[in-house]
Amino acid sequence: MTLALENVTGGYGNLPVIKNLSFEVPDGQIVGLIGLNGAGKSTTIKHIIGLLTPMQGAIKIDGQTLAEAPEAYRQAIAYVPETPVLYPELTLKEHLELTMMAYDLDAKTTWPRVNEMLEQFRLANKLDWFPANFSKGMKQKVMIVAAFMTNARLYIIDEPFTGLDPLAVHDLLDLVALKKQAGAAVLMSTHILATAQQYADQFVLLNNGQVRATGDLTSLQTQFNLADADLDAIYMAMTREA
Ligand SMILES: Nc1ncnc2c1ncn2[C@@H]1O[C@H](COP(=O)(O)OP(=O)(O)OP(=O)(O)O)[C@@H](O)[C@H]1O
Repeated sequence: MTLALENVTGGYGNLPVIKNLSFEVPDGQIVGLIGLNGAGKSTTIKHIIGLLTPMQGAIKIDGQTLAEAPEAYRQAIAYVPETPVLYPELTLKEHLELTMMAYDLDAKTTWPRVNEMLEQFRLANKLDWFPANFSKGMKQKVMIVAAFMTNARLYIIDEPFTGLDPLAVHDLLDLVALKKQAGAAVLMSTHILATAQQYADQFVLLNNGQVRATGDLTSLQTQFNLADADLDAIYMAMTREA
């Protein structure tokens, strides 16, 4: 089991935003984290990557929390944030070298893989440019290349489809599929339900900071008593509940 959330309550200051969350992201599976604006998707991700500490409950990767095994926990995760985080004074090449250092990657064997991805995302001729000045989609691509060069066991991608052009979405989904085939776990938060339905093996539906339902599409159809419904119809049904 790669990632497990066990009764996690957390938020900012003393105010709980996510309440008693439990779900798992197994090896070799893509899990879609689905919810309305403000449902708590980004807050959940911030707890998983260790930017926030749970008030209650535990988050474990391979059975260990961040506090129990900080280095192993951090190295297991590659994260693509919703808003790209880039250093204004570093070139694209320097950003990629920094990631290699952070993940203890061997530069000689990693660069060929990185160059392939840079070609794919049409960034290969921009190694000496400063990504802080790139367009939003190009910045996102830098974060994707940095995340997918690693040998992480768990990929966390926050709203991957909103700033990317259709070609880049396609390329990203290809990368995700390769990591999944190699046995990695993937957690993807998104509003693009048709794509989520097509690619995710399981879903976690968040509503007001709580898990409303988890499972594959068939299981959600049963839980919402909506035979043959697509994810969009199930999502709409959830929004009408509260
Ligand atoms: N830094 C913060 N300080 C205090 N409250 C915050 C902070 N960030 C988010 N929140 C609150 O936490 C709740 C959940 O927000 P979160 O960003 O996790 O939602 P989300 O599901 O990712 O939404 P979206 O789809 O809009 O990105 C919201 O009520 C929001 O106001």
